[in-house]
Amino acid sequence: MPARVSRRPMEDLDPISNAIAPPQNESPEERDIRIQKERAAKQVSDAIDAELSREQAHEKKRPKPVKILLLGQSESGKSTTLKNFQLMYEPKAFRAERASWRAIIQLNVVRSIHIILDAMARAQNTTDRPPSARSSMSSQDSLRLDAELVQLKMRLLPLLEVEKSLMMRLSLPGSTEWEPTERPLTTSKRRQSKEIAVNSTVAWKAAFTRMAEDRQSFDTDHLIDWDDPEDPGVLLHGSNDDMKRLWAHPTVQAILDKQSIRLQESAGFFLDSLDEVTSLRYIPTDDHILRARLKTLGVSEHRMRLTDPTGGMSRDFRIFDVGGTRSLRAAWVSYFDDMDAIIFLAPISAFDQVLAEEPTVNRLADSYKLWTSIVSNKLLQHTNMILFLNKVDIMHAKLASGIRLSDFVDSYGRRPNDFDSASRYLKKQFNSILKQNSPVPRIFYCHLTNAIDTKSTRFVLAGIKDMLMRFHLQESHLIL
Ligand SMILES: Nc1nc2c(ncn2[C@@H]2O[C@H](COP(=O)(O)OP(=O)(O)OP(=O)(O)O)[C@@H](O)[C@H]2O)c(=O)[nH]1
Ligand SMILES: [Mg+2]
Repeated sequence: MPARVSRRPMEDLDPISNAIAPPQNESPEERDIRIQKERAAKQVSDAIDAELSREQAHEKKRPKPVKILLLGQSESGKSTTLKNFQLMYEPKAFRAERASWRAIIQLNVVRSIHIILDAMARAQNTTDRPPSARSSMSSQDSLRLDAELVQLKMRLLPLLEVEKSLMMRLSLPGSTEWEPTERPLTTSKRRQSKEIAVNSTVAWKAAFTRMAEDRQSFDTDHLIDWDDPEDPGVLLHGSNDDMKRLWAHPTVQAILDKQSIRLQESAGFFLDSLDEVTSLRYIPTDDHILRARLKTLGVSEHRMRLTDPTGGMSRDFRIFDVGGTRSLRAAWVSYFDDMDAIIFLAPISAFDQVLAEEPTVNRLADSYKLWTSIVSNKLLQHTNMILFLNKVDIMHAKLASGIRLSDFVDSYGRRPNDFDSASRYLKKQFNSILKQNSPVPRIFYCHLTNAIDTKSTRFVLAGIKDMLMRFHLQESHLIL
């Protein structure tokens, strides 16, 4: 006997079927109306589907953005290179941030004064000790401060409060951190001091720019709140003469020299531009913004649309800027996938310095090691490599002042201590590391750069942009 199939009552259907099932006891008229409505709804739904697939097809055709990752040790010039890109391709947006950079430059100035005052205190401490105690200490630091210097020191002490308040203002929750770092000094001497480091590029800038609704226009003049009682501009202006006298004082120069502190070469140095930087209603120039120092903590992505001047073709570019301190390098790897090019910065002038975070490690040796690990990384074996042997201006000055490369790099041997020989030698070293670690041939360019010189950097970056655009187009099979 066949099994009896009973019709399941509606309530037994699953909830979705239940919800879309036709009503029970529907009359023929109601059924016709329902079917008409369902047809109309389907037409709308089909039209939406068609629009979605058209958009998806268009999205697929749209070329992928060109991605560039900036790598290199801390203070190698990554963020400065990014600033150059922004200045070239988004000058309006770059200049709209002048108000924020003004605060960083003020902080850089005060920090340099802080370093000098600390050096003076060390010199004074050593001099004030009895000769027996002095000889067991770094007696070479001792130098007596004359009455003028003691007065200058007293008058400049309030600037340390300005430094504190600027740092507090920058330290928006989650955007910045106080980083205890050391000055990048020679291998033999190091000094502890604090540097502000920034996590998010957006939040800290907002702290120094007037709210959008307050803006009369996008002129920098309107973006700076000149009446802000917390603005250190007036105090800095009033201290200008004292700062200049301090910096020019022969005893101060001797103290810095004895303690191997070379402020002129250090990041965020503005003591030779005090008249400009401390003028009332000071607005930073492009050049000053490039020289301003603000350490990067996290990874920040910058998007810009660049045009190929010959073909008129536009491409989206994404540039990733990372923090270069040793403890931050592990985070780089997650960005290795899918990069079109790496711009690796090696500051060649740092051959006689040690890492701030690891005082036993020579900075040039660290750059070699880092470069080796980048070029040998499997994820990057097809990635175009662009090497910037950066800070050539400091390298020139250093070699000319008599500091010998061979005293820090044994293998340099008896080669001449001039810029051409030294840079040629270093170029060869980096090149051979790349060759030894590149099983698959890849595009490699090496440039000697000065990232604070906008003119020469503009030229190099334009070449890189054009090369990447062409390469990217070929990759996308848009041209052959
Ligand atoms: N003289 C000179 N200074 C440079 C050059 N490139 C960068 N600088 C300065 O060096 C300092 C450090 O540069 P940044 O771009 O902040 O270094 P970074 O690689 O981003 O450092 P992190 O964010 O700590 O990883 C800044 O004050 C720059 O103005 C250069 O070629 N010559
Ligand atoms: Mg940086």
